[in-house]
Amino acid sequence: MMAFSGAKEDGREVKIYEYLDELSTDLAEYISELSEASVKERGVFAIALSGGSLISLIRKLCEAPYSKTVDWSKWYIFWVDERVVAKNHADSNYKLAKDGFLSKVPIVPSHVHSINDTVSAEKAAEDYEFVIRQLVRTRVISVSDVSDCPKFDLILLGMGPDGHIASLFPDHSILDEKDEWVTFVTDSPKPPPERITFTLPVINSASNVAVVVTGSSKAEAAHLAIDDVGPDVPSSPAKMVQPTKGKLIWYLDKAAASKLDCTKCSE
Ligand SMILES: O=C1O[C@H](COP(=O)(O)O)[C@@H](O)[C@H](O)[C@H]1O
Repeated sequence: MMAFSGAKEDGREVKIYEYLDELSTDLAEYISELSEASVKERGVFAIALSGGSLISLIRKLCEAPYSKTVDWSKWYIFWVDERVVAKNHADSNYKLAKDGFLSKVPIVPSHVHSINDTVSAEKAAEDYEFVIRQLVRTRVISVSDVSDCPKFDLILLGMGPDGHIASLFPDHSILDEKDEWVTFVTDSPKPPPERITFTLPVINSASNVAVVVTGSSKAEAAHLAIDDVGPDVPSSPAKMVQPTKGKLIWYLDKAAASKLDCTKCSE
């Protein structure tokens, strides 16, 4: 049973689960419902994945009923962030998703848009933005109503214990990036150092964003990102996830939610 589900005053939803299995089941249901709605409305579903713990948490999508009911042929896959390593490297977010998810469902190989792993981080970011621009032009990816940004149907994020999302780390200058859709870092505090990442304007232009967070090591970062903690606190990239028009849902297990001030949520 879900331990808690509530909405904050600004419309964000926070869902807290006693067991990881329930979280995974609900997450699979949520993703399949969004996929169905998007395919109905636009004929396609453009989803951007993160790496890390998220991939094992979407594992239920590979099982019945979703393995059969989801219209996989309409899915287009992107990465919110990627480490600039070879696709078969243990640190590759592509490899993680391929092994744990993509190889288990019938997604069309040409719909899987991973980065160019043979060039520098700067060039990989530039190339990836170019690919996304082409797909915005053909409306495989929708476009924001309020800017020229791509509007992904769903962006799935994880969060690190330091509050980083995608490869946007606390106090890093790329948190201020307003013009680029995809940018790069060569000094990531979490290895490997070279990465590409969607920028905040792209993340915040999505129709739907889900931040999926588990484990007690992330409890403090979840509290800083979700609760109203005032200005004098450490920088939190996760708190900067504020979709302009889209919907934001936090999926947490009890350990990650253990420091939340849930009295400010209405059930
Ligand atoms: O380095 C990364 O970390 C975050 C968080 O990972 P997690 O294992 O703590 O969930 C992840 O979302 C991101 O995609 C990845 O590149």
